[in-house]
Amino acid sequence: MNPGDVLTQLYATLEARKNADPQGSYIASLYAKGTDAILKKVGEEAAETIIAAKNPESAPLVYELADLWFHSLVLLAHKDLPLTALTDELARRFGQSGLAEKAARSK
Ligand SMILES: N=c1c2ncn([C@@H]3O[C@H](COP(=O)(O)OP(=O)(O)OP(=O)(O)O)[C@@H](O)[C@H]3O)c2ncn1[C@@H]1O[C@H](COP(=O)(O)O)[C@@H](O)[C@H]1O
Repeated sequence: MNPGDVLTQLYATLEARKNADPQGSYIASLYAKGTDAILKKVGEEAAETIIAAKNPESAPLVYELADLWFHSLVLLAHKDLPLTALTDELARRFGQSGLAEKAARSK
């Protein structure tokens, strides 16, 4: 499946789960718990990604990165931001020098 299609389809599911029963959906249960619970999952998955990256096998890293991306997208959706808020920001950076971006942030 095309990477863009995967993200678009997953994000449509994340939006649809805003009207779902928390008893029947992990995503809806996270929304119901609120922002702090989602932030906790993002933090946990980031830590698990760091640990997995130290493993010589690639599968654990891919698995944990998928969890991290998933929970980051849950956060974006919970904040009522469209997926394009994220992709537009990444696209804006195309063609820019990474060092120039770094310098602009330190002002
Ligand atoms: N891509 C995912 C996805 N990736 C990870 N996860 C869940 O994220 C959680 C990861 O947390 P952990 O690794 O800490 O595992 P855990 O111990 O079960 O988590 P906790 O209960 O402790 O929070 C697991 O429960 C995973 O099932 C996901 N849950 C859902 N999706 C997608 O969302 C769709 C709809 O999900 P639901 O609405 O929740 O059924 C699914 O069909 C998938 O396409």
